[in-house]
Amino acid sequence: MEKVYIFDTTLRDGEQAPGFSMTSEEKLQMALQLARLGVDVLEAGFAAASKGDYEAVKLIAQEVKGPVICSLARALEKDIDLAAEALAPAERKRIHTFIATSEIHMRYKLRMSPQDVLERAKRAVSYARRYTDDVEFSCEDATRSQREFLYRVIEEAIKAGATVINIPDTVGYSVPEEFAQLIEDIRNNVPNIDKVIISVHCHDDLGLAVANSLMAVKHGARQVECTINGIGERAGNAALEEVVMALKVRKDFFGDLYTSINTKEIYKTSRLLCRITGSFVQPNKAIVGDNAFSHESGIHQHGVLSNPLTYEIMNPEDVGFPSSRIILGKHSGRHALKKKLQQMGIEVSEAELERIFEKFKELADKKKEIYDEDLEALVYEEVMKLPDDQPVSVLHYQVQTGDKLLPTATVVIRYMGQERTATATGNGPVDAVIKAIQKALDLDTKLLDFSIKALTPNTDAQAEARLVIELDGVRSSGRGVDVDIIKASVVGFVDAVNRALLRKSYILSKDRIREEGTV
Ligand SMILES: CC(=O)SCCNC(=O)CCNC(=O)[C@H](O)C(C)(C)COP(=O)(O)OP(=O)(O)OC[C@H]1O[C@@H](n2cnc3c(N)ncnc32)[C@H](O)[C@@H]1OP(=O)(O)O
Ligand SMILES: CC(C)C(=O)C(=O)O
Repeated sequence: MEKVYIFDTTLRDGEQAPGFSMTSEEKLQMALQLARLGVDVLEAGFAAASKGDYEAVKLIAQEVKGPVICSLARALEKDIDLAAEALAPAERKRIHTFIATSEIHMRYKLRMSPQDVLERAKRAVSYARRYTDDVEFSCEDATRSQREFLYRVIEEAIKAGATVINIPDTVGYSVPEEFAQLIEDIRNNVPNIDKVIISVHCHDDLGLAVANSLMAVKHGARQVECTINGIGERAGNAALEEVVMALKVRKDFFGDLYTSINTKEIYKTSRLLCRITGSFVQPNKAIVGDNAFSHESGIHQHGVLSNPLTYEIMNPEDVGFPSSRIILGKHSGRHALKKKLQQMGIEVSEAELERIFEKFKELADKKKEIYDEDLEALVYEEVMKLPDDQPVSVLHYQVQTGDKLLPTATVVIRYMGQERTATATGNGPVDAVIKAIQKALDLDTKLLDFSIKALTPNTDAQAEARLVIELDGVRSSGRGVDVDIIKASVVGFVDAVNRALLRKSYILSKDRIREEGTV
């Protein structure tokens, strides 16, 4: 049996996608779950990118036990110093340094000659080795690099002390057969390549990230860099859940390879990321999408009832997908609620359960049946909400609308401890109320995306509003849920604004928010 190491980069490359940035606390929450999932290496960030990223890497290095904690660093001593400093508290640490090796990147981006890039790569690796004996080197844009030069850079990086050599398909340009051949060629042409682990890092610009990663594994790569739900720069990275389950389900094809991932934690991890980022996967997403194990058509249903294997190539429970149905309503108690949450992949403390239970009973008095989506919304509100002393809160709002009325909203908000009132009109009641809040805030908030949907198919359903905003160049998403669509929109908008303000100010923990009072 040979192990394939899973290097998770949800918190670094994943976070590079617009709308996916997370606060340090959210990153820590995610990192703790990734450790429970069993990832081998957790790339916690890029310490030199910002004070916030540095602090997040440090916090994760302090708090998260199990995986090797890693930070990315350019091939620059100052980046490597910051990575090492942030990683210092980790039990096991890795510095991941990189430089581009393709002609186009060297000429136009780095403005360096190939010889200079080679020297820089050597220096960066040996410099990083002063801090740790676990150093990964990546040749950015490897798939568009000139072969002989690529071999040479890898050879020198190994001589300088790299222990993992990563081959990124940075722009998602490669196709599976070609990528497999590249791995073969590197194995056959680079001296001492067998002394290091070959890693791959594939992007999904052509929808081939997972296929390329798997073919690389088939041809000798033993580390795969991937992200939960496949998030990442542009079209994203290889989805961890897809890579891991393909290796597990298709042992007949891949041979005796295994990963240390506890697959039963996959669904829970995916949903946690969705709740944190406010960005949900499409229903038909492999492994973790709502429809991944659903059967709608009669012939399929008949087949599955006779034998699930007729239409299911894996057991939903193997990825922690909730399967059995407990119907929750106003007569349900804490045991059923807790069981249901566990089936949905949500672990809560006793204190959190109490808070959710109270809200659940309130909702159950208004609704006949509480669906999974309702519960998920409650958890988001109660467990994942921002600290109480948020920069912005809505104290009161009033909206007038009707078929012969211009929708008009008046809001009273508190911002930085100060009460402000504003009135605005809009194309509809939601437009009016959001405009009134924007006016009262007097900040540069742009609404980039807005959607509202009923969580369940009834007129008493809760409405879920999802918004993406940009505040002074910082993107963030927010979510609000209520039986009243205007309130859901108000809550979602204010949630997005508070998250943007927190990110913008690098406020790192609830304690610091309390110390500083406001942002
Ligand atoms: C393929 C990838 O995913 S790589 C990782 C991408 N992730 C990120 O870029 C997120 C974090 N990045 C950042 O926060 C910023 O880019 C910083 C803080 C790292 C640098 O910011 P700035 O100093 O303002 O530089 P800027 O981003 O504009 O340009 C990048 C600089 O790094 C240089 N550079 C790029 N890659 C490397 C590298 N691997 N090694 C050394 N230098 C590099 C560029 O040539 C450019 O140098 P220049 O400023 O001398 O022209
Ligand atoms: C830094 C490297 C690994 C990267 O993210 C890429 O090339 O996409």
